[in-house]
Amino acid sequence: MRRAIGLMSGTSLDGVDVALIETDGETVRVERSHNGYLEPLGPTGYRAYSDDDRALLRQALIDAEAVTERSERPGCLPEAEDLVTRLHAEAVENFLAENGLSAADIDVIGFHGQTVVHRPDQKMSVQIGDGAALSRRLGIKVVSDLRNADIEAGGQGAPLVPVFHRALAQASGFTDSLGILNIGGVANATLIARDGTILAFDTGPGNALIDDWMRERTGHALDDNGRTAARGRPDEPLLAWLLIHPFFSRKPPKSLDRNWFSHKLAGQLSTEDGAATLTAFTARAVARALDHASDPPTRWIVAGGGARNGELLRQLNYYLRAEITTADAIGWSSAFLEAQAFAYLAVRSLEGLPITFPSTTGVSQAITGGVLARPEG
Ligand SMILES: Nc1ncnc2c1ncn2[C@@H]1O[C@H](COP(=O)(O)OP(=O)(O)OP(=O)(O)O)[C@@H](O)[C@H]1O
Ligand SMILES: CC(=O)N[C@H]1[C@@H]2OC[C@@H](O2)[C@@H](O)[C@@H]1O[C@H](C)C(=O)O
Repeated sequence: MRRAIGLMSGTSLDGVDVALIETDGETVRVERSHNGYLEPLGPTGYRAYSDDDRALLRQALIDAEAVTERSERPGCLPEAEDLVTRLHAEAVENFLAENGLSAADIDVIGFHGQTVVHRPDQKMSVQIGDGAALSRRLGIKVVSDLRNADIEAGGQGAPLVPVFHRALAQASGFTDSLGILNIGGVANATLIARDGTILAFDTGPGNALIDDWMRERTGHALDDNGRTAARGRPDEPLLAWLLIHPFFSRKPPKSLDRNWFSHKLAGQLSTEDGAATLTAFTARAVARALDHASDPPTRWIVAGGGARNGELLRQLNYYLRAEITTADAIGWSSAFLEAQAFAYLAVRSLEGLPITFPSTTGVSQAITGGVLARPEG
């Protein structure tokens, strides 16, 4: 078993998630308490972005639209990349100190970086953050750039977490058909059939449009527990029109860039009705995932920040017509599942094990990925 730290900065631009797990790259070490409840896999940490950090990252997403070759760093991207590397380094340093650990206790770090470009059709996905610099500063091996090998081989480069979802489902003893839904800025689902086969894809927008709508209309960063959406009514004709987008009928695997849909689509609606419409858009887009399921899940586990949006969960419950539990409710971590996944992926990368599969990214054959940096260079 290796001890690995995973680092994730997602499309919501809220901060850096840190998680430690123990794994050999196949199985994940889990502990059960006396009542069978799964214990947390390992300690976790979080480093929130300040408003200034977030403003720079938002600008980076805009400046990155000019990127035509993946090594290019136009506009504020060099500054944003330095920031991402520095804040991840600080996040790990704080995490180690808080948990009485030193660099020598950690075998590897899985460093996702910050996605600024994701255009699989142009064979390009760019995560900013310098793995080599992070490794030198921390004195720990770092695996980064985990999407590119898949993209180069013709895959979507996303989602990457399904192989971890399956390992966790196995460790937890699930045998029935299962859906695992991660609702971050974008939402992605992993469908695990009873025979163990997985199908994974981005379902559509997650929280990003709701956040953007709330920020523009109210100045708040999010719709806390979906309270605003719960007071509004979805605009059904607008919803029907949004769901006609070819992304939803396209056969998976498929992945989505954060900017493919905009909150401005709800432009003229009241704050409440707009929030209700965008929340329903996320839920109904997830329900479309069932069109692609050979063995529809009897149970869904919902993770990511969206698991804290009660109105979204209520709508999912209605549209998915299956048992819905939050990750936290079964001893998984809603907030740190992705960071844990990147720890797992880093160990798989070190071991040369595949991280993406035809049924998760559309790549022609299962392949490994990631770029390894060592402290000594
Ligand atoms: N109390 C809450 N009520 C409603 N929504 C919430 C709450 N807490 C968090 N969220 C939503 O969750 C989002 C953060 O989710 P998460 O951290 O899973 O995203 P991410 O990892 O950045 O995204 P991605 O998975 O797309 O990379 C917030 O931006 C917000 O929309
Ligand atoms: C390109 C990119 O960063 N995609 C993210 C994003 O956020 C959620 C969804 O879209 C997913 O495809 C992916 O992240 C997770 C961690 C993944 O690759 O599994």
